[in-house]
Amino acid sequence: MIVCKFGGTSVASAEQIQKVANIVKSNPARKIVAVSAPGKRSSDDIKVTDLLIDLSNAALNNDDIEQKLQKVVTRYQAIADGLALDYAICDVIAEDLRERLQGDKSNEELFIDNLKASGEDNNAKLIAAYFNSIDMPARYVSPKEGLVVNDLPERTFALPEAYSNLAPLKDTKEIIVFPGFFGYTKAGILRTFDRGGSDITGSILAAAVEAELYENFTDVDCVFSANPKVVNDPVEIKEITYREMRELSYAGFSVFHDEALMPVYKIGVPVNIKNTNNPSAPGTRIVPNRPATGRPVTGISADSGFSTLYVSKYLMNREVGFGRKLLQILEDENISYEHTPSGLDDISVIMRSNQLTVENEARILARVKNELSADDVQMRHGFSMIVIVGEGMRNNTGLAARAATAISKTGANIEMINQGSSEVSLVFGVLQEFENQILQALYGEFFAHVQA
Ligand SMILES: Nc1ncnc2c1ncn2[C@@H]1O[C@H](COP(=O)(O)OP(=O)(O)O)[C@@H](O)[C@H]1O
Ligand SMILES: N[C@@H](CC(=O)OP(=O)(O)O)C(=O)O
Repeated sequence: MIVCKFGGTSVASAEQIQKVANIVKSNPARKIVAVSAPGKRSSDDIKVTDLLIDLSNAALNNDDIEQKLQKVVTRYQAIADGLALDYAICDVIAEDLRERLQGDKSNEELFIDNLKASGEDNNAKLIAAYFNSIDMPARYVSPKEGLVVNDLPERTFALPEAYSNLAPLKDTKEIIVFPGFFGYTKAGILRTFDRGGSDITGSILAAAVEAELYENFTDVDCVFSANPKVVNDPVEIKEITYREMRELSYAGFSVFHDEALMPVYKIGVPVNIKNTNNPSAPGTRIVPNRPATGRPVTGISADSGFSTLYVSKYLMNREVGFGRKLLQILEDENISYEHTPSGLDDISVIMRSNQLTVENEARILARVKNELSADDVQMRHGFSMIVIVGEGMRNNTGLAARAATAISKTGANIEMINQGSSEVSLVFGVLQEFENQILQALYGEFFAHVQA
């Protein structure tokens, strides 16, 4: 059995959904289909998920919602129209949205989650109806039927029992259409995964039914060795290990969500990233091991939106428990961190800036200064992480020097270097404004002479 996930761009219009149907039909092993909400039809389009976030914020602010609601319904109308489906399906969707808008607003996050998730939920119902209308027996299955997730306040993840709950889906006769992006807590409360989280749903399903393959359909032929929007004509990656993909998708390889790797990795289900617009292309396979390519670097990614908490204190290295106390202050603010490069008398803690607010930042700075008696404490924003990844890097000396030289030629200062303990990655912290330039320079350094 194959589990396939079709991303937002693959289900953005009637024409795209027809391609999805053809792909599913062309291989009878494709029995479980996880779908996203309709995504962008062109670069200046707006994803339905973003329309829904806008709608829920308007509802929370008691603004007029009618126009925003119509924008969402119109997207489905265009799809239903193009697929020759009964228009009544759009009335059902409008009704569903109104019901969600009447929901409990006491917890804003859960209110927004409930609306956001309607994007995938209604699309899955619509796609199942379409499959049935063209003689592809299909059944919409709700995440209520087993995709149990944890409670607030932690970020959403599937509980272990989700896998056993969903395992019986492997006996399905019809094609199952399953909405991506959300699950339900044991108490029946809907929670969404992070943005891009339909990849996670597909991965959970693939692990639950112990699929022979998890196919992740998107709008590019494969995973490229660098973001194709920044680097011109990057080298295609035919095979990549789970470890390499994990490091790359952590920082900028938005083509596959980093949290989607763990479920399939644990069971050893291979992943194939493929293009809905060109399904005969072999795509990229994510596998446990791959033969050496003779090239140390597999890919280079870059992501912005990082902040650094810099702390210095003379003789910090002799102070037992300093690091623990520092990280405890962040934990008290429910903040996770990414890297902690340190020297004898100073340490930097690098975190995603979207976790910081004016208020929690002020509290952190005051506590570090007062409770840890630090000599200097600063929070600095506007950093990017550039990550160079490759299984072959372990056996390659001089790679860091080559990377640092390439970066220095752009005029950028390296604010931080971290050689990942996994030894398959090398991370550079730089000022955000240099990100694209550095990515291009590093790509030139490590891939310029590689045949595509
Ligand atoms: N290294 C990379 N290889 C391929 N695509 C990448 C890479 N880095 C970023 N991307 C972007 O990821 C996009 C696909 O991911 P996403 O937008 O989440 O698709 P979907 O709508 O299928 O979920 C591509 O269109 C591409 O612009
Ligand atoms: N629709 C959700 C979840 C998702 O996975 O979407 P996409 O497949 O378009 O990345 C989002 O926009 O975040």
